Amino acid sequence: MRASEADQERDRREAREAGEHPRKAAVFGTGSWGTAFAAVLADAGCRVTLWGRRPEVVEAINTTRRNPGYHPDMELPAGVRATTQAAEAARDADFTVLSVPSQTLRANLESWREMLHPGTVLVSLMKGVELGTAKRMSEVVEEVAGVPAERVAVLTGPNLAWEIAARQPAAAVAACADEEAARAVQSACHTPYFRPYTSTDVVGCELGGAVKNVIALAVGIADGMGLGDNSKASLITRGLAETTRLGLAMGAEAHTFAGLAGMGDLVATCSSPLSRNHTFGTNLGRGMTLQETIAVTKQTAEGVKSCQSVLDLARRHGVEMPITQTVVGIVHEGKSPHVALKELMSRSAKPERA
Ligand SMILES: NC(=O)c1ccc[n+]([C@@H]2O[C@H](COP(=O)([O-])OP(=O)(O)OC[C@H]3O[C@@H](n4cnc5c(N)ncnc54)[C@H](O)[C@@H]3O)[C@@H](O)[C@H]2O)c1
Ligand SMILES: O=P(O)(O)OC[C@H](O)CO
Repeated sequence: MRASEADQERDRREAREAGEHPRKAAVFGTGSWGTAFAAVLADAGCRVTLWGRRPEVVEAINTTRRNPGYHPDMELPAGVRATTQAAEAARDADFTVLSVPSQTLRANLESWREMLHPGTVLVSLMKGVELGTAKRMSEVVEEVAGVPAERVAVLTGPNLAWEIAARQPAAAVAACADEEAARAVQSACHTPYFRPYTSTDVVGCELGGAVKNVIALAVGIADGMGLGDNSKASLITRGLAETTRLGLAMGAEAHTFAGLAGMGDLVATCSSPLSRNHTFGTNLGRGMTLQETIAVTKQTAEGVKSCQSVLDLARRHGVEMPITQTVVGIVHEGKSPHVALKELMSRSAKPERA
């Protein structure tokens, strides 16, 4: 047993001996990340109830300990059970973890809000920005659930669900305006393979997660067009520059973008064939139409919709985001990747700065 495992086992034993109950987490969403993160929480010692809308998925999880559609090879720990009943999932939950597609959060949470356990910390795993309102997920949570920012946390970072499900080592950030709540989330999901840090920069952490999906679409498009590593590195670096520019205009801290929620997640997503956003972009770059690409995409690629709300945010804050604008042009305005690339490269020359 490694030192940290031994420490954690000792903490759990001491908690049991002190008569403390294991923490309870409700995870809403039995997709790729909701399922993998439920396993992380259980591995960290939480009792976990997963809410899923599809009875056959819930049934499979409870009877086979597997989620065949998303993680056929991962056996879920005994501490995870599933239900289709939101009230049952939410009951007594110290942590209420939200992992549905960003654009569905508002409607879902409206139907769950009466069931939330008083005092629960709501944790968003989502990496999108709401269309129309341009609100970040934590803002939607505060508004719909009617809870203060001090009880809304965000968990983000370079966390491709399949790698986490295989218990490969990774780090993350648990961010909340209230440092103590961030530490509680950190402790609830800290395992020998999953190492969360804390932050109070919720704005920066959420923007890092949402905008990297847009940049991953751009990098995927470049890959699909057959472009090489110089092009990719340029998109990643200038993508981080425009993310940071937006973040600073919105009150985020610069160092967040150099950390796990910024650079870390950007690099993982832009370089991995496991990334749905990267793959979506690659298909577009290879010449598939938007409709063809949507048809072959079985999971949520948040950047496809959120590129529009990120651009909306950029305009509201008077920030230039040329890569995001290019992605919106290709994905939503029918611009050919070749024309869009030419336009991106022919922008006026300027000094390098964030
Ligand atoms: N998969 C990853 O590697 C990963 C890692 C970190 C963060 N995230 C983020 O987590 C969030 C969830 O992603 P995911 O990978 O689990 O997506 P997914 O597509 O794998 O799963 C989405 C889940 O939501 C359900 N769903 C779809 N529409 C719904 C609706 N209208 N109401 C209720 N449920 C609905 C689906 O049935 C599925 O269970 C996204 O914001 C994503 O950016 C994903
Ligand atoms: O598969 P993607 O593109 O949604 O990316 C997954 C995670 O956000 C990586 O951290």
